[in-house]
Amino acid sequence: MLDAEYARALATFADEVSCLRDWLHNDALPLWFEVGYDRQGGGFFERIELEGTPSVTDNRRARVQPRQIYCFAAAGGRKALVDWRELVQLGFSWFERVYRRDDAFFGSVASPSGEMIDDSFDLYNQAFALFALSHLAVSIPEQKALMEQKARDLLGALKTEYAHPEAGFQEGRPVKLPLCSNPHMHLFEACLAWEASAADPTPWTASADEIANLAMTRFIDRETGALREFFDRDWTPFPGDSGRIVEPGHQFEWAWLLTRWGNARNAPEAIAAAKRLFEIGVEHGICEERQVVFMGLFDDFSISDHVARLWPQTEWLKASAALALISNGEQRTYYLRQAVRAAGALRKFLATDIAGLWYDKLPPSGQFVKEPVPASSLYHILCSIYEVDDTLKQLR
Ligand SMILES: O=P(O)(O)OC[C@H]1O[C@@H](O)[C@@H](O)[C@@H](O)[C@@H]1O
Repeated sequence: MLDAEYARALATFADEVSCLRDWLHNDALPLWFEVGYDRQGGGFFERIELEGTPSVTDNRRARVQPRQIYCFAAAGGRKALVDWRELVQLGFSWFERVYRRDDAFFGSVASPSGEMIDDSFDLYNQAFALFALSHLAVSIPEQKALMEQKARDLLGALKTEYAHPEAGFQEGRPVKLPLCSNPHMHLFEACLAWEASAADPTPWTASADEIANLAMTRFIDRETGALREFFDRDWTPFPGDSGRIVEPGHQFEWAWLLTRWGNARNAPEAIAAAKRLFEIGVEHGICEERQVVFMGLFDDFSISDHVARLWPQTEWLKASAALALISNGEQRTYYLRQAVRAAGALRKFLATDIAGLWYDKLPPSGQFVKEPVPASSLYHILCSIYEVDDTLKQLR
């Protein structure tokens, strides 16, 4: 009986994966390759209009450039694109030229013509620079040593100038509050990517371990198992409502990362924490009516924000797949069914008139907001599709 149920869940999962992969390779990547890069002035566009033309007047956030570099490098590495090398190299030169400050760090926002208009330090943007460097190193082997050196220099500078006395990193100098879990999540992701590819993985392993432990001892509430967003200077929850915010999308995203880390380190406490985060996401973070993950909860699991954005659906999908892979029996069937639900939620957002684009926000009304399509989500979508594609190969 169980075998039959498992076989059914696996077959449905396989259908979802193939549908998402086709969308990515046949619709999204060709469109974003063609329209998503500013071939005259340089740099990736921040958004594309729902009609399929670039939204040329948007300012460009630093996080978007490395995210797009990752997407085209990862897709190129899988042979889903032909002329991707030139694009990622152009994109990376533009990113370095425009956002690199006089010190080791990257600034935050540039104008469409490539002048930095906000050069402030944001830990989040350094995390994405490290992440893109790791994918450039893997996909362009002749540049690997150079990329590794750049990444080590950036990590070194972060440790020298922004290390928190207990663990993790500050948000600014002088100390800026609240401290945040979110940039640590992306640093964790970058450290795991480097750990897998660096000639010398030592500093990346050490930083990944530090962040995983910080998450399990400070970001996650001991009583409820929920992961918070904002903290005081000693990593206790930030006073007031902001210290009570728990994002379902981040419960899933951390569940995905802690599962990978816990599996690699043989750390059952990390897997248990990941399963609890996942459970919170599923039990409290999914809207019954819309069948999508919404944005916000408080720490008593009451809802703080009903709007559903696209990206938490991809995190639900990634966490389901990662947990399916490390589970057996009924549990594996359960996580595969969750993956199927998550894929269905994601596909709702992809049902635009022009295939290859997406809607970003689904309010409680159930009608998508019609607005230009944020490039920043491609990283979430592509990563989730490659994760489930790899999971399927391993399960078969
Ligand atoms: O808001 P954009 O830039 O689309 O990013 C989407 C989201 O990515 C997630 O991984 C988190 O870091 C969120 O805090 C962030 O909002």
